Amino acid sequence: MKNLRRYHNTDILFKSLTQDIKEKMDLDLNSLFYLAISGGNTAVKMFDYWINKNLIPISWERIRFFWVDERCVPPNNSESNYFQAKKHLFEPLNVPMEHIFRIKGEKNPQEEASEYGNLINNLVPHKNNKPAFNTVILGTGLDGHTASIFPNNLSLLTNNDNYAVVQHPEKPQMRISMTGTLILNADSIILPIVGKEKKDIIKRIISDDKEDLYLPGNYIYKTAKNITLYLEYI
Ligand SMILES: O=C1O[C@H](COP(=O)(O)O)[C@@H](O)[C@H](O)[C@H]1O
Repeated sequence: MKNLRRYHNTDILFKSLTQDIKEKMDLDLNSLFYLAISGGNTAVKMFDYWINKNLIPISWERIRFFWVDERCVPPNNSESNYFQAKKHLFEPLNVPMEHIFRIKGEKNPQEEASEYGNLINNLVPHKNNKPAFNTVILGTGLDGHTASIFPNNLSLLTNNDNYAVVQHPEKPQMRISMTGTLILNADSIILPIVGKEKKDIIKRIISDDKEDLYLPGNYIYKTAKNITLYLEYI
């Protein structure tokens, strides 16, 4: 199912997203919940909401945390998606290290993309002969990138590997990103888009204009069978 939900306030948006995650977790109370998280400002806002404002009871101990993408920097670098999650979510919640499966941004990117893809193959339950996360939480940048799939690197959308290496289009920074193929195999995809500055990109992500169909966020939205967009400022 494709859902578009609109909110006037970030807290209400995150409350609704959290309630949806809880409902998905409640579908099978006896199994682990395989969750892939993103980085960036939206993820940090969501973590801060969970720590400081959330009242919905989430069984954090059932969640196994993985990443949608990582910047190729050491884990103590403020650019690291793992570092931000550790600071804003795992430390406050006391999440055991055994529940956290980070992408090692300090390692050789090609080797790590392949090793992390293998790790996911071994740990995450399969559907369609591929790992299928219970939920993948994406983000999107002002340029319409999602995960670390940028508009100049569309081959990552259909790449059959689980993870691939990509260079940021404007910086020398390398990234490791989940491919579109793995994202689309998830049971559910969640995409929160918050902040006034994202107003225009929201329109392009849901638009049917030919030129927007080549935006990674638009492709994922149009191709996914089970995706919910949580939108502010539309
Ligand atoms: O670089 C990244 O950007 C996107 C969007 O981040 P935001 O700061 O605009 O919320 C994020 O989803 C991705 O994980 C991250 O590496």
